[in-house]
Amino acid sequence: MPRPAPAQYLPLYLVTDTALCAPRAVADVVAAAVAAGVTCVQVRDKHAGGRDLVSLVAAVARAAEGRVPVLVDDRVDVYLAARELGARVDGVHVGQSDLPAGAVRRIVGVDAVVGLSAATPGQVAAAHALPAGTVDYLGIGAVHATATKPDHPAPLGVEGFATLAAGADLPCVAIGGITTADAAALRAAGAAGMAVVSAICAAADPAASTRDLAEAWRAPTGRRSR
Ligand SMILES: Cc1ncc(COP(=O)(O)OP(=O)(O)O)c(N)n1
Ligand SMILES: Cc1nc(C(=O)O)sc1CCOP(=O)(O)O
Ligand SMILES: [Mg+2]
Repeated sequence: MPRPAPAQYLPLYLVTDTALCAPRAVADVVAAAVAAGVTCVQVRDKHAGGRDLVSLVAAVARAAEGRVPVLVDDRVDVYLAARELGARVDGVHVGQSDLPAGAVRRIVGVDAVVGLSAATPGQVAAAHALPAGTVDYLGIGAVHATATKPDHPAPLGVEGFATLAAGADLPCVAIGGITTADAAALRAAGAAGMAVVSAICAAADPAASTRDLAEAWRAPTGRRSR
């Protein structure tokens, strides 16, 4: 199946965190969030071993029921293994210290989604220098400081995000401390979407938080994102 258009899946992008979901199962949080309006799910667990991560990805894919793309953070091998086991997984998100995006594209093939993190003008320029179709979208952050990723890049603020997004030909999803309060400014800054972890995973009611985020994102602004 050809890969989906970023405009469809970037608007409200959930990145999972197993510890923040606990004591709930990640798959249960994902099921609630998908039903309430997230447009993409990335499975991110820095503590799981390969075998457990494949199981987690398969459980999340079952919970997503093919309604939104399911991506794997960092682990191209886990993406391949999950697919080999029949899980409906759609791609990977890699960062600047993960496998190079060009190699990732060659490994996963043309039908997979490949997302890449960028936090500086140089990283955005390097993404543009890749052959067309290597990367589908950029994850730009950290917009705000966040305890979810203690090693996050220096906070950009919405203004810094806007500067990077303005220089990017690829669609950009904002990440790092994002809440409903950021939605309008991020849309005005040219974001194609917002990626959240704690705003949904740590919420007392993940479905309600998802609905609030989706509503905030849809609220009209003066500018349309790509
Ligand atoms: C959508 C999105 N954007 C950025 C990141 C960060 O990826 P990375 O820089 O590889 O850092 P880790 O998430 O691996 O700690 C992301 N995961 N998703
Ligand atoms: C996974 C991730 N990447 C970031 C980056 O800046 O690249 S910040 C981040 C964590 C975002 O979590 P929360 O929504 O809870 O702040
Ligand atoms: Mg990474």
